[in-house]
Amino acid sequence: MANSDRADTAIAFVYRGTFVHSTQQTALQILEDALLGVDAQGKIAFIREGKELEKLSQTFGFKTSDITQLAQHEFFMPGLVDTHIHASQYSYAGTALDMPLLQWLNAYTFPVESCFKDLEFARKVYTQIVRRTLRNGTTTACYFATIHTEASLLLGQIANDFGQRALVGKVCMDRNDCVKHYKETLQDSQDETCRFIKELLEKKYPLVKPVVTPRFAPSCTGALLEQLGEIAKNNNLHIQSHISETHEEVKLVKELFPESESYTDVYRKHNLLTDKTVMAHGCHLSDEELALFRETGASLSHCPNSNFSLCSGVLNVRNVLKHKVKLGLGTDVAGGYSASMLDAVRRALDASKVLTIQDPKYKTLSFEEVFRIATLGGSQALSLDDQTGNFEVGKDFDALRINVAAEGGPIDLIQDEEPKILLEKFLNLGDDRNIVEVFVAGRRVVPITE
Ligand SMILES: Nc1nc2[nH]cnc2c(=O)[nH]1
Ligand SMILES: [Zn+2]
Repeated sequence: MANSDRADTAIAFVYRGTFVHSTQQTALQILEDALLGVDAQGKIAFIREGKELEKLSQTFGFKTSDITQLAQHEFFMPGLVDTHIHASQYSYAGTALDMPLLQWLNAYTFPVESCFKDLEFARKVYTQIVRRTLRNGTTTACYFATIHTEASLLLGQIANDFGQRALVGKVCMDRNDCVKHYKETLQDSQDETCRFIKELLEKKYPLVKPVVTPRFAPSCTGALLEQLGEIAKNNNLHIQSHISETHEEVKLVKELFPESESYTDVYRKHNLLTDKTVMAHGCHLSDEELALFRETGASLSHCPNSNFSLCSGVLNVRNVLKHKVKLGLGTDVAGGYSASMLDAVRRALDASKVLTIQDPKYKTLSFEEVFRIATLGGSQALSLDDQTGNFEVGKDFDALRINVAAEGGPIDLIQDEEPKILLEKFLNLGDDRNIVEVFVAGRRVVPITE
């Protein structure tokens, strides 16, 4: 037995078949006829070759008859990590995509988000988004809620109840000239953020944590940004916001924060760039700003559907990777119209192809690279890669059981295909009908029972 195996706890279940995942070294590692055991704590106890069955069953004390064998056209992949999604915008997903960002926020977003004062409305929307994302394979979601503390706590409770791993942010904003009733005072924003953090942590949900969430620099005064930087530091918390999504927004930030050298500098000055920070978009960041991300360990969430839908820009992912900035994928519902991370994968490939069309020397991202960004990359972007992101021994078992030939599904398999082709077909053509089981920390959360 290798040192990396963990024989100290009882095995809850074992699967045998094909496993695909990413590692630091390779974007796509394929393990055929592998055995993966999950312990009673939901952690991966071993992942070994099928031929080691006898030895493994003795070491770990499980019966070989208890193993579940995957079919030929099935495989396991790590759960998808949505590094940026507005749970509160799900009610109008698929509509309202006819304006640029700043007008879109005023016309659609702020009026809808202000409705989350109503807890019953919040319960309805939040239950639907958690169910929908889980069924589509999002095992980890980094959520924006709204400015309302009670509704934001409810989102945390719903994620916990359905078994999704989640970072939940009560939105902070003390500046809003257009929809005047949808903002907080500086004092309220600070007090309610502290209350939100305290009450969410007191619930002791194993997989749900608070994230400090200034909406974006134009919605916040410098004083609020400073307070939020303090709060995050004092409680060692995650931070999320938006950055450099559109040219118009970058110009506005220059006007609002004339003393800062760049948009990134605004967040850095207020201690909001840390190795637990994830910033959405970053389409128009300079190389100097990317260097600041790299230095501080802050990450980016690439949200291509949103960037196309609101005509915001096209992120140069190669340049982000060249700067060694951590990068995940996000749906950015409802700027992005789809809550499915499979859509985010496809739009990321399209965005990369747009750059190649503009400059044929631009090296298009491969599906393997985007697969890594959607799984391991996302877990790194959220600084959760010690717990999730791939099938390393000791990590939680966050996984999707994929049946490429699912009855009534969207994919026709004409012949037997190798695992790499099965993954490529699933990423490009698959949907929730192909995701037959979803596990988070070893618990089966899809099919949803009830
Ligand atoms: N896409 C998007 N960008 C933002 N910037 C500030 N708020 C938002 C939001 O809700 N969606
Ligand atoms: Zn967003």
